[in-house]
Amino acid sequence: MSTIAAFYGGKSILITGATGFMGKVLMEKLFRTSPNLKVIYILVRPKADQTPQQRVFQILNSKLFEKVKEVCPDVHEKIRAISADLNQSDFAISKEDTQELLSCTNIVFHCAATVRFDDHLRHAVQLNVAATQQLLLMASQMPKLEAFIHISTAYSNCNLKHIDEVIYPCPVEPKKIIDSMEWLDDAVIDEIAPKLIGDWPNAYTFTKALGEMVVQQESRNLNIAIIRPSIVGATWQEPFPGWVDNLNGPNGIIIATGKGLLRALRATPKDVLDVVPVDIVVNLTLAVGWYMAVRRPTSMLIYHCTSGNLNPCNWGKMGPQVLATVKKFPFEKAFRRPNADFTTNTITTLYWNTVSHRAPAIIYDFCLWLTGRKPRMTKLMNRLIRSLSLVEYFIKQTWEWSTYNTEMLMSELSPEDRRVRTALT
Ligand SMILES: CCCCCCCCCCCCCCCCCCCCCCCC(=O)SCCNC(=O)CCNC(=O)[C@H](O)C(C)(C)COP(=O)(O)OP(=O)(O)OC[C@H]1O[C@@H](n2cnc3c(N)ncnc32)[C@H](O)[C@@H]1OP(=O)(O)O
Ligand SMILES: NC(=O)C1=CN([C@@H]2O[C@H](COP(=O)(O)OP(=O)(O)OC[C@H]3O[C@@H](n4cnc5c(N)ncnc54)[C@H](OP(=O)(O)O)[C@@H]3O)[C@@H](O)[C@H]2O)C=CC1
Repeated sequence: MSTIAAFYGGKSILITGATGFMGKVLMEKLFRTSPNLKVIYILVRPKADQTPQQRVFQILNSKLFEKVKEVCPDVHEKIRAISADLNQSDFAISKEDTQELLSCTNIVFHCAATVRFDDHLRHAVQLNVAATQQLLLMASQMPKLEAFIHISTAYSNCNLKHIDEVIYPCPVEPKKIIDSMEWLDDAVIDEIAPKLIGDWPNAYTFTKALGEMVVQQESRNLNIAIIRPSIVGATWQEPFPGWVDNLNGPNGIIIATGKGLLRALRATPKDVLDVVPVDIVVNLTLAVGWYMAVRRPTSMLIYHCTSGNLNPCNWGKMGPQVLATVKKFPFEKAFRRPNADFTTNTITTLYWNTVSHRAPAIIYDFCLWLTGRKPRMTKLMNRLIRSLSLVEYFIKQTWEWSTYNTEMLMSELSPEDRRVRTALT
């Protein structure tokens, strides 16, 4: 049995963001490889008229958890959905649930965040900074806590070209930002946000950087690590290839290509695109939890989960591979047959956006209107073009991330764990 999987046996684990893309894969891996764990607490908010319990039931009955039901038949008894809202200062957790979390938790995985690039700064600060501060305060009151693992992003310092596995100071003190969000109204925040965010591209990456500073400032005597994944894509191997449940990161672009919506993408073929499969990120996350709890490094460690310097893939390779795949495995109800190419400057991008994106959508909607059906393609195409404009910053440039700590950790693993845990090297 894997040393890491054995470590989580008997453990009480708290996962925030467990209903999200990464959180679900983390939870699935834990139940499938450490079925003798004691309990996984997950902070779940009511959503879309579903109670937390209903949401958990839906997740456990999804395709992602099919293998879990075979190896961990009592999974329903081992998962504790705690009603919580990280937008509230006390997370809106009951006193009884808080007491249980504080007295029982051994490991915390903090995945919850708002990952939208167009989120309001107030919301991004509340979730990515203040909630992290609040969770660290809770963690400091957990007598059995062995490790606190914070999930950040490799782009928290995207204003730099070369990023090491260290925490870089932000130009603004996180506590001052948190306090100011409590009394400034939205109009003022909208006015000053660009100045506060500075040379970060959006509120998401800016508040993830602030969140890292809070982790450093509020670490107290906690045994903490930060993991910085780059662009996280669908599963590579576990529990099965190709699982994804949202349109974030690469997923929306690949699906839009397969549906024949995307015909032109501004990218430079020689540029490296740093994408990592979500199961690789989860494997590293569990390895870090084990390492921090068992080896107890004397200081907080940052781990980059990036592929660029270990197993680089550029646009010139990724693009044609994606295109060939979506042609070989056609999507249902495609708008057009998949066919796309790169554009390399603003003029050609504008031209192909008009000729291959906007015009066909307008013509299609006109036909829908003529036949008495509701036009919808123009709205969808405008959303796609807006999404592309928001991710353009991350596509048109490249970064270098050092991976010393991650490679060091890989060298500490048993041969079996190393075989399972990473494909980056
Ligand atoms: C030979 C040449 C071939 C060339 C073509 C081949 C393609 C090759 C592809 C290769 C891989 C691509 C890699 C691309 C890399 C992308 C860079 C990503 C950078 C991430 C860096 C940071 C990573 C992180 O740390 S966090 C990452 C997670 N966050 C994100 O990814 C961004 C989060 N998303 C957002 O911020 C929003 O989605 C936003 C603002 C982009 C759009 O918001 P909006 O309100 O417009 O939409 P949603 O609320 O998301 O959805 C509403 C609605 O629209 C539909 N929809 C949304 N996006 C798409 C889409 N891309 N395509 C189609 N439809 C979309 C969605 O389904 C919703 O529909 P409803 O019916 O309303 O539910
Ligand atoms: N996806 C990617 O490409 C990358 C992600 N990351 C990081 O990984 C982590 C997870 O990202 P990912 O799984 O993609 O994000 P998702 O958006 O899929 O999941 C976010 C999670 O946070 C939870 N959450 C959001 N707001 C609240 C709230 N108010 N109260 C309680 N829970 C809340 C969501 O719950 P709910 O289901 O109720 O909305 C969800 O479980 C984030 O920290 C992100 O920064 C880092 C690099 C790349």
